[in-house]
Amino acid sequence: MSTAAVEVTDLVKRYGDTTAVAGLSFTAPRGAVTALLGPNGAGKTSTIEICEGFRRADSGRVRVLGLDPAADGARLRPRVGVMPQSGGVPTGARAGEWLRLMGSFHAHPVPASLLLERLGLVSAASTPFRRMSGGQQQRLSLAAAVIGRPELVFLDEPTAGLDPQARRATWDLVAELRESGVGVVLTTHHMEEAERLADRVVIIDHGRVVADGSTDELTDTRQELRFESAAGLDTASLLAALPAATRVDVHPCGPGTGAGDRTYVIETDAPGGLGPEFLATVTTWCAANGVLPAGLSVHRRTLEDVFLELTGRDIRES
Ligand SMILES: Nc1ncnc2c1ncn2[C@@H]1O[C@H](COP(=O)(O)OP(=O)(O)OP(=O)(O)O)[C@@H](O)[C@H]1O
Repeated sequence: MSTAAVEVTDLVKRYGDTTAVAGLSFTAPRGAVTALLGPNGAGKTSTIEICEGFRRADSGRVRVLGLDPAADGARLRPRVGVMPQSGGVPTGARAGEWLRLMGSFHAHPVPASLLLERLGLVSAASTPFRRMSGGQQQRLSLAAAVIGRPELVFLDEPTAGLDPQARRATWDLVAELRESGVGVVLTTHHMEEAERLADRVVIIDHGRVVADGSTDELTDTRQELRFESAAGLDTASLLAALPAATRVDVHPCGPGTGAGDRTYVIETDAPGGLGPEFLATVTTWCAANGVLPAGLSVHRRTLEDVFLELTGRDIRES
């Protein structure tokens, strides 16, 4: 028996002239949370829908719990829960009825009443899907995905549009699924969510995997030094003061700090790395150049830093 919950190898999916998935490979383990991250249009939903058996691949190999979702749908359906991005619930369906119906397709469903309570849907139990708030619709779709006690769940942007309370309830549920040995494959645009939940992160761009590993592996142990200041600092002179193999990146920073409108990010591969001497060189250079390095800090890169580095800062039009 394959140990992976999902194995995708060289997957290709085209829509007319658009190649949405361009030779994508990744593995999602059982009993773990795998997060697929990527900018809009990267190919996440296409990939997940092929794994769910909702779409056909043009080429490549997909195995879900060791089976081919294109051919073994009937065997997979009782074992796999799906929360589609579109909700997947008929507009007239009422929450309670819908969950009971979904539960009736499974041998040992979670009681619908328990899920309604757990996900804050008791007061909406008799409301038709189209009249529910966006957050209620999301939660009902999540409840329907897990009611059959699946071995594996696919959650496509499970917390998009949820308020902080509902997001936390969703995170708790995902953590519990994982604790009980369920494999979870989710997509998200929230890096904090991926950092918090995922054992494994797969970053996708233009239909290909550009990074794959645990959050720790992706953010590695490399640190960076940041400070805020006005635009136009002489970074060439700063670099000249620092050891070779050092880089300075300059990004616009958020409003309201009063410190200037640029964040300066310094990384180094020099032996000794970002140690006390390196820091002293930076502050000495700042003093000599009349620069107050506001918010000067040494910190580890976040998943968002890595994500933006790999996928760029430009807005995607798709
Ligand atoms: N049914 C379709 N017909 C034509 N093009 C499609 C179809 N579905 C997706 N695409 C295109 O395929 C590409 C990948 O889309 P996909 O939805 O898989 O990306 P995504 O990473 O899930 O994006 P998002 O984060 O915005 O949900 C996009 O360019 C999209 O416009």
